[in-house]
Amino acid sequence: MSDSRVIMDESAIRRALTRIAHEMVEKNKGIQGCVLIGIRTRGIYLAKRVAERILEIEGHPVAVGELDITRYRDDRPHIAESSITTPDEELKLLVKDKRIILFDDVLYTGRTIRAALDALMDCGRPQSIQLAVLVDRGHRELPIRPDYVGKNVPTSRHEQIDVSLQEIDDDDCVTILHPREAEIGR
Ligand SMILES: O=P(O)(O)OC[C@H]1O[C@H](OP(=O)(O)OP(=O)(O)O)[C@H](O)[C@@H]1O
Ligand SMILES: O=c1cc[nH]c(=O)[nH]1
Repeated sequence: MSDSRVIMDESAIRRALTRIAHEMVEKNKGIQGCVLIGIRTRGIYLAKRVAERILEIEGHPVAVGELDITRYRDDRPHIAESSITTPDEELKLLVKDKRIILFDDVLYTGRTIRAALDALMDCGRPQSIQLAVLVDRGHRELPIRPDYVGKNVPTSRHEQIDVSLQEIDDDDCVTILHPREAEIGR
């Protein structure tokens, strides 16, 4: 059992993604040569939503791709081969010489992003890679820093951040779960 509290509701997520879209256009002086790549699963929907905002802001579309990092993880050595997808030709074409903006829902230790960087490099040689996350909860174990953050959420290691998105969870919200005192250290 744990206590939970909503820290971003639908409108907070919407505003954060709109701000991130503006920051991307500003930082890249437009969106020419940029490709948004979402890490499966929720990163994909975040990338698609920001691409929609960029279309509204800039008046032209930005390419969106999907990245499966399963085979690159350092914490799940015995993944079934059938659950692994190889980088497809489309992704290889998307990455080469482009300014990649990677998307994930939560940034914690940084190990998912480390795996994503390896996966991207296997697809080709991008010009550069930037990182966007909806929530940065701290506790990095690797030297990884996001360029765009929806919300910085100071957390303890015992807590958990859950991101729900309409596309797969039927709801837009970010929740922090606190274990009850008695459960910590069990
Ligand atoms: O910075 P890290 O310590 O790597 O943590 C962040 C990752 O953890 C979650 O994925 P998870 O591995 O739980 O898989 P899921 O997205 O399939 O739930 C989340 O979606 C991030 O990708
Ligand atoms: O709290 C956390 C940590 C890693 N990944 C999540 O989705 N939430």
